Amino acid sequence: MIRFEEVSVHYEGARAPALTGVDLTVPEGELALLVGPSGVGKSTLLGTVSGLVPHFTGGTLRGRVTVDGRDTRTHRPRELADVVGTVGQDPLAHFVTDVVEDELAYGMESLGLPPETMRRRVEETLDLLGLAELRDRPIASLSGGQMQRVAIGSVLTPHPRVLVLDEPTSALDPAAAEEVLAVLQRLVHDLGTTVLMAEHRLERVVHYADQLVLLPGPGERARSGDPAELMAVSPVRPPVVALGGLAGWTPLPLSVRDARRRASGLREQLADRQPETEHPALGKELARTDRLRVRRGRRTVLHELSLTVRAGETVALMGRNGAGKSTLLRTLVGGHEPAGGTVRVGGVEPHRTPPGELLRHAGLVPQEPRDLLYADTVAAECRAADRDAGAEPGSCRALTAELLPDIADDTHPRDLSEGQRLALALAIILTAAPPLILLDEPTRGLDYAAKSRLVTVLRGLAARGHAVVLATHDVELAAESAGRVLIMAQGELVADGPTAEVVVSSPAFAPQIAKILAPQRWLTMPQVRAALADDR
Ligand SMILES: Nc1ncnc2c1ncn2[C@@H]1O[C@H](COP(=O)(O)OP(=O)(O)OP(=O)(O)O)[C@@H](O)[C@H]1O
Ligand SMILES: Nc1ncnc2c1ncn2[C@@H]1O[C@H](COP(=O)(O)OP(=O)(O)OP(=O)(O)O)[C@@H](O)[C@H]1O
Repeated sequence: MIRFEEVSVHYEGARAPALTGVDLTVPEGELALLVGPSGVGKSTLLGTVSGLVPHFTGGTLRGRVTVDGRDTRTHRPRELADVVGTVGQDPLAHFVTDVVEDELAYGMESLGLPPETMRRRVEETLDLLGLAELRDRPIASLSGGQMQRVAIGSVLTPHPRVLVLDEPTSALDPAAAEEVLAVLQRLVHDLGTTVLMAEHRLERVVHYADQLVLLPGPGERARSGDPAELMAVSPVRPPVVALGGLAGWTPLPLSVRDARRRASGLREQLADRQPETEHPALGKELARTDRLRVRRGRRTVLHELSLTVRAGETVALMGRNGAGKSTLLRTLVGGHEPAGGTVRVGGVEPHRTPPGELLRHAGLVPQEPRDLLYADTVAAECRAADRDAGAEPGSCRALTAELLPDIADDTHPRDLSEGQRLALALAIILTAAPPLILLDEPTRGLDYAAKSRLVTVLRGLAARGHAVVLATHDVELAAESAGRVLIMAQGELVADGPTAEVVVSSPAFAPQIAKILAPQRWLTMPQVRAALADDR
């Protein structure tokens, strides 16, 4: 259904091609999963299927990509729209209408489907993606995850024969991600839809894949094949695969269920050990809300929320899409005025404090990192960040490179890959290093290695007396980085406690290692690795 013949892409002005020597086939009715490190060219490869590369991005495409026999270089994206549905990494870039329901119908309208069919499919999709309550809402008023659901829904309604999805679950809560993947699998199995999908959170998707396409590193040839076999050589691996590798299981397990069946020996080996948990010494109070109430539009989205964050702690803020996580973080940096109750950050009221002064107390990396970037090049962005923070020249650049190597100085931030752009935004706030560091979903586009380097940087900051609050759906990141987890539901706090206590008991928020080794209380690969190393 999709065929690549010796495909390479070279963006204008770039030193090296973004993609080289891709030669592979995705047969009809298969789900192919595209994996590889941040910035390796996954979005570029997907773009060649929908025709966005090179028609909209510029650059030179060599070789040939065909979808259902149509050459994507001679067919413009519009001429492929009846076959290919695409969701990119940025849902905002995708929307053509203003209201949820209209957006779901738009693709079908442009293909001229009969009104009854359109009506039925809109209703189906609203239910399938949990959007029924939001049908009349302006898209601009949705949370990040709600937007991502609308973007996915709008490509499903025309029933395209090929779906091209770039990190489609990056903003979804764990339950929503499972639901979306189950829907995709049903399309593949029942309708013979062909899916090509890039994703970093392999723990969510790898067990759904019929075929894995691996881009191992910049300039290296793509490989494709059986998921378990390719995982053995892949530089990116979910915890379940990493655990299987450590324990020497073959074939490697891809799902928690596979791994649980094999884990009894490992459980015995670990039985008389305890995970090492750090108990950071907590310092002074850096932020406090007291019965905080925040309204957006006509809705109250935070209710009577009381919370204290102290120096030295790392807190993960979790909860369903639309629970109010981003609203809480933005309120802490003065983005929303409370409708009731109080909020204090470093002793000041954020909404009454000028931004420059507030940055001495708290800084936020927003869910859309682009909102933080203004300059024309990575280098200029970093120089400005050093200057604003009064930091040693070169600090921001060094931090960027520490999170993700191989980012070119002269690239325009707009042209960075998703993970590269996030690394830059993180580096800017981490350079300023205010006492309270707030990160909203800080892993989109980041590979496992980059995430674990981020965790190391955050640990260092917490040890030096900063506090970190991260809103995230990434249960693996929460388990690795946070000592305390807060769970929000409908604008209220419903759980607050040490990470192990809060997440282990929850089917939605437990990381893979916890599920595999339960009832033992291991959470992460580093913990298990350390315990086994002690044995030797
Ligand atoms: N329009 C463009 N012009 C110049 N360079 C670009 C452009 N788009 C992407 N690049 C570069 O091409 C490389 C591959 O980017 P791409 O977005 O395909 O990576 P990716 O594997 O999807 O990354 P991520 O996992 O972070 O989403 C990156 O180094 C990026 O900076
Ligand atoms: N202008 C508005 N009018 C009405 N409702 C709004 C408006 N802006 C946001 N909301 C709603 O407020 C709720 C909280 O949104 P918020 O972005 O804080 O959620 P979140 O927990 O960060 O979600 P996600 O996990 O999807 O990012 C959502 O239900 C959202 O639809």
